Amino acid sequence: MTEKTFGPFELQKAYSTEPVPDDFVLRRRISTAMRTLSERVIRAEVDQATLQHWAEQLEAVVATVGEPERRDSKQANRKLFTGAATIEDLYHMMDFDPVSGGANPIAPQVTWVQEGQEGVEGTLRLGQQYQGPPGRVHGGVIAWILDAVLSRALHAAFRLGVTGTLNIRYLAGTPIEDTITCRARITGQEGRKIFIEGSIWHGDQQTVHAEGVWLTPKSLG
Ligand SMILES: CCCCCCCCCCCC(=O)SCCNC(=O)CCNC(=O)[C@H](O)C(C)(C)COP(=O)(O)OP(=O)(O)OC[C@H]1O[C@@H](n2cnc3c(N)ncnc32)[C@H](O)[C@@H]1OP(=O)(O)O
Repeated sequence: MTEKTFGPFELQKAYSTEPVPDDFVLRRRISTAMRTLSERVIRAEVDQATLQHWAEQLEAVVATVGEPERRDSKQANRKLFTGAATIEDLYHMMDFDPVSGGANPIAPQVTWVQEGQEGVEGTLRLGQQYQGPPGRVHGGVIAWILDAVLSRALHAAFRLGVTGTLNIRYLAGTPIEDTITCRARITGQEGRKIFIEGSIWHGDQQTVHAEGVWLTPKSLG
């Protein structure tokens, strides 16, 4: 049987509906364990001997992994634009995303509840490792997440671009260790410039407002 292949407009649907490739099932398990560990180790109140034991165990895992060869992600990108990307290629493009990729251990994991031309909405929970002021998410982490959420609104509308400018207004503290909601939508376009706005909410309270300009590459605009 010939392997199914995908182009740019099938990317998001295939990524959310096709079975997860076997190696990504394992990569996701590794990433989940690493994320859980990061959260639990921060501020853990344990004695010196326990810390020594953990340090040695983790150093042994790092030594086992070594410095493996890495796949060139540009190749998967090129295949996508000719409609020749396999599901494995799509996972290599999407699953290492630093904000919502399941196979990236530093990605906080946004659960997308809505994605379409009219905008996107996702939920997430940020642990201790993302704390800035006590009990609140670090402002830089908020900027990082909103950059990804506003970019997602661009992709959900089948457009491509890079962040040119991102302005953020912090309206109230955003809590760690609780569910928060992020939203974004395209508000306008002038030539290659696409205007996008977004927000973060804790329940009914808006804690952050963001607006920015994304630039479609000259080659596509
Ligand atoms: C498929 C799935 C894969 C999956 C891939 C997943 C990707 C996720 C991406 C997440 C988002 C990112 O992190 S993106 C990474 C962070 N961003 C970057 O690295 C971008 C770095 N900056 C650049 O490359 C460049 O400066 C650009 C592309 C932004 C602009 O360069 P340019 O295209 O040459 O722009 P230029 O011709 O001078 O100007 C065109 C018009 O835009 C305006 N303009 C120019 N720069 C800016 C700017 N920074 N902010 C606002 N507006 C600007 C000008 O005033 C002008 O307006 P007028 O006179 O026409 O009115």
